Amino acid sequence: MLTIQNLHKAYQTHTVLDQVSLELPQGQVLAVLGRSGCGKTTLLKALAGLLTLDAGSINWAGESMDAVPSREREMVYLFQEPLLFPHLSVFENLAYGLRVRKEAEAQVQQKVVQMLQELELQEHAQKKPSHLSGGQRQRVAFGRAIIFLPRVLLLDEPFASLDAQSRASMQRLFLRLARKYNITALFVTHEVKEALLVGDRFAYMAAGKLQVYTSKDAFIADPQTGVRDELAFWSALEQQTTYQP
Ligand SMILES: Nc1ncnc2c1ncn2[C@@H]1O[C@H](COP(=O)(O)OP(=O)(O)OP(=O)(O)O)[C@@H](O)[C@H]1O
Repeated sequence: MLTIQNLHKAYQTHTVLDQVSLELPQGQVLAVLGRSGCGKTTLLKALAGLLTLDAGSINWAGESMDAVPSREREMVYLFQEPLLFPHLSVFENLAYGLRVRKEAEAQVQQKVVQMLQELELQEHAQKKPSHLSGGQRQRVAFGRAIIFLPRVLLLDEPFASLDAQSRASMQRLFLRLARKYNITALFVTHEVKEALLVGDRFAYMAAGKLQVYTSKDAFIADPQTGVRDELAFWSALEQQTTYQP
């Protein structure tokens, strides 16, 4: 269980995280919907240990993460733009985290080959990142983040730069692998449909405050999320465009 209590962060007089609390059971995905500038990235970076908080605590399985440095925290932040090692092949990018952890070579080989299959990137294993498409690069970054089974995966608009088709295929891939590897994740998105698709639980962030809902229905029903309006819009559009002979 990930337990976050009363996180607070301000830049001068500007409060960016305002008493943020949540509990997320292991293996669940929390979809966090919010507009630009509401503090979503700050929340994820705080969890990853990439910035210092003014107050609050972060616990994993009852253990405090507050004094644990970022590289030992195993709460991995996945950037919107995939950050890969440009001089390493896809295979070596995937193997990197396992090699740092000094896993036996046979295990590294076996895990990377399996991950290449999961990502459908077998034929690209020896390519450098610059020879991949944006969607393929994002898949490598995703695979590299989950291959060593981090405690929590922190996804910051991970598919925002992809075209609609690649985005849909990444969403399906994320859902399949999240279930298979029992991934605990915070998935931040601007997109209502994406939030509904990937989340087991739902939250809405505005002006540094995080509202966590007790159910999907409660998330949809809250007018501030804009979910109901957007669903109504798509439904109206569908009715308008339905072909009637
Ligand atoms: N280092 C910093 N110094 C001062 N203000 C900052 C700093 N980092 C972020 N902010 C401010 O904090 C607020 C929240 O930023 P954050 O990056 O968390 O937003 P966000 O919700 O992720 O937005 P977006 O969706 O546009 O990425 C913004 O108003 C931003 O300008």
